[in-house]
Amino acid sequence: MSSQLLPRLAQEDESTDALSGPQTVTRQARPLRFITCGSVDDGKSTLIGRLLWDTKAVKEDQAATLRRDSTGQHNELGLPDFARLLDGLQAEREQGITIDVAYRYFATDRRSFIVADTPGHVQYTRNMATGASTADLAVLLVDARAGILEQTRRHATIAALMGIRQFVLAVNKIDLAHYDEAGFQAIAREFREIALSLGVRQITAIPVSALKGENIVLRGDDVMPWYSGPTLVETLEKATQRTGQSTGFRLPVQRVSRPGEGFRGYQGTVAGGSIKPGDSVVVLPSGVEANVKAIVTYDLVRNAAVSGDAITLVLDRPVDISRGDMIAAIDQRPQTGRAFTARLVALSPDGIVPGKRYWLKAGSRRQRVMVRPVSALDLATGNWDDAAVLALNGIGVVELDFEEDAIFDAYETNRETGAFILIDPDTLNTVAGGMIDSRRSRSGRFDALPDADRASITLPARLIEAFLKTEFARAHVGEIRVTRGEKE
Ligand SMILES: Nc1nc2c(ncn2[C@@H]2O[C@H](COP(=O)(O)OP(=O)(O)OP(=O)(O)O)[C@@H](O)[C@H]2O)c(=O)[nH]1
Repeated sequence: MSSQLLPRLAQEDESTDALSGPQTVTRQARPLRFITCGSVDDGKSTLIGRLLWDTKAVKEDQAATLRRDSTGQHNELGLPDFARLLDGLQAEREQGITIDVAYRYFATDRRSFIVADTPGHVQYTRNMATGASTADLAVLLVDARAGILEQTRRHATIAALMGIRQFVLAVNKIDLAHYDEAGFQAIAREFREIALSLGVRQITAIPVSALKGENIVLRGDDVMPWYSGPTLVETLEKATQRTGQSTGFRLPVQRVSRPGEGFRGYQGTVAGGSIKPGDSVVVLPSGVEANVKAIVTYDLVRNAAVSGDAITLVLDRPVDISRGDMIAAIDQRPQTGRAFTARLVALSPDGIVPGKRYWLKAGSRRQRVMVRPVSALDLATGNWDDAAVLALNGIGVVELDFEEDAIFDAYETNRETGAFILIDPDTLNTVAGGMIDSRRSRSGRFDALPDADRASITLPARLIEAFLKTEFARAHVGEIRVTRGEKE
């Protein structure tokens, strides 16, 4: 096959250019976050170790130990066993020091990185879910000799579920596959199809030897003259960062404060965008418009507030607002309506019964809703099959019908105002968690999403965590370990 084909495999259409196309790269303030996924022995630890080693993120004492310990000892090539760089974590664990997930930091001249490291056999942990929910990119490893495995498909599916939209396929141990170009191409092609079916369009496939350090940080031109695409590090340097919220200002009202005559403030935590005195806002669902007079936190009067701030908002005119209402940017409003489509993970043994009424809780709002499953994801095949019920742990697309107006953003644009839970009104148990896709017209049938979009579902970390703890996930996804989440 011609060497020209390779870069095209990695970037067959325009949409992949963000990963591998020529760009001016400047060092960015926020590190790029990524996770690595692979089957046992595919070489994750070696790959991360290699990244740290070749970007000189390894401390001198660690490096000396590695050189001393491992000459010819740990592998047949006489190279250091880079996976040992991660052993510190293991040792700390064995000593009982609580380290839940290791976030490894390293940097190049152009960018800094954080890789969520879950060493050993533990792949589908709550840690991974937590790591993946904030990751910008997933590096999926396969063994060049084995190619794509069922496991690879599952890894890719979970990563896509967690909202990751950029995949790097590291076809590792290419040295053991005689640097075979045709084999690499076939694996890359197969992977590309899987990724596309999950709605992931930014895909770069790279033939690498983690052990020998080929196409990780340094190029492997001597042994793979046929590969002219980017190295792993170049790809990471050019990857885009994902943003959690792209909506305007959102304040779900948790409490109306009336400490004395004449003062009325609306309290809550900003769930999107920013606000300053003088800004125009709309109160939903009433649609009344007003301007911000003041922003107060504790005793302080502030001149601005951003997402995550707990504030009391004072408006310039009296407005009838109660708990559960939303104050939003006047020019970037959330969607208001009685019918929405959403994706659900069913967490109750009863599953989700069509036509049953549930309580839907989103932020401080609680509303009655009727739920009708439309389709369900088969995790083994990645197919979305028509479904009238959603069994326990099922992931599905559903229609929601409310008795009164509901206010949401699409989860893809705002993870706070687009997420909800369902509560069984009889037992008061949480029976599902979900993400809003879009509003739909009530009379109309479900507007089928294009296949790729339908597959590219994104779940909040806590739902995936709940899902991963179930027997179903144990059987289908792999070993589960529950630990605390990430701390920064
Ligand atoms: N020849 C060769 N061997 C490699 C390469 N990458 C990793 N290995 C070897 O493959 C074995 C497994 O590598 P690890 O890095 O421990 O694999 P892992 O995926 O982290 O494995 P687990 O931690 O068990 O999940 C080790 O003996 C490595 O030296 C490579 O590119 N080429």
